[in-house]
Amino acid sequence: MDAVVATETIVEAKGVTRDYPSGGGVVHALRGIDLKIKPGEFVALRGRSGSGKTTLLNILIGLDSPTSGSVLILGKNLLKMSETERARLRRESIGMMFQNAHLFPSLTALENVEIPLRLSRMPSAQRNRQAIEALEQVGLGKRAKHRGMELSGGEQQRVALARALVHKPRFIIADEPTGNLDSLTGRDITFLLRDISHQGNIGLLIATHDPLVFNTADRLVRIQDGLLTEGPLEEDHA
Ligand SMILES: Nc1ncnc2c1ncn2[C@@H]1O[C@H](COP(=O)(O)OP(=O)(O)OP(=O)(O)O)[C@@H](O)[C@H]1O
Repeated sequence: MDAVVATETIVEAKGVTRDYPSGGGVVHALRGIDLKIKPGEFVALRGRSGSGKTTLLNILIGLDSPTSGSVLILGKNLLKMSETERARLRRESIGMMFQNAHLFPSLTALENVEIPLRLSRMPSAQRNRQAIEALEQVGLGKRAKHRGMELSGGEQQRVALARALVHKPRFIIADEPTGNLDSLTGRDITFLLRDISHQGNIGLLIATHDPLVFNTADRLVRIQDGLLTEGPLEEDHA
């Protein structure tokens, strides 16, 4: 059994706080977050604008550090790693998606998906094989040679998902991945993310305002005033 499965937890945040200095005072953006995500678990994160979602996502992937508390990814404490080690962990074990696909419009779908593998200097034959496999996983095998600018918004988001998957990550983090899509296309992407997470045993955390995403997720966590609560609230205006 590999070390990843043995940990049984993809992400574990304990007592995470994050303070920002602001105008001579302090903003307590996160006030003690505890969160665990298991392999194959799809968790939706919901919260009003300014509630701390982006701050939390950045801390969970080691792009920002908590003021106090700890974050373990695949059993490794992010705070005890060097910046180089954190960058390597992100490159090898974490896939990221955003509201915009951020493709290079003049590169083909395949070339866009290959970018992370180029950065890790993978030999071209293997790179090509893995990128095609990732495009097939998102149903875009036949669009591999199309340029980014020739693809629809939904197809571009699928390419972004293929790019997030191409390294075979254990954890995918997505910030409003359906935010720019019409509802039908958003549904396709949501179901695809869910199936990929469940079938590939990948931990998935999506920050979202999209009701379909939080109704599809295995678990809904809600961030309010820098604290997490689990499940839907009676009165929910987020
Ligand atoms: N670099 C910073 N310096 C000072 N305050 C910050 C900084 N980044 C975030 N904040 C504050 O921390 C709080 C949480 O911000 P954050 O961006 O995490 O919220 P969010 O839930 O992602 O919002 P949105 O949905 O609008 O993206 C807000 O009050 C914000 O103003």
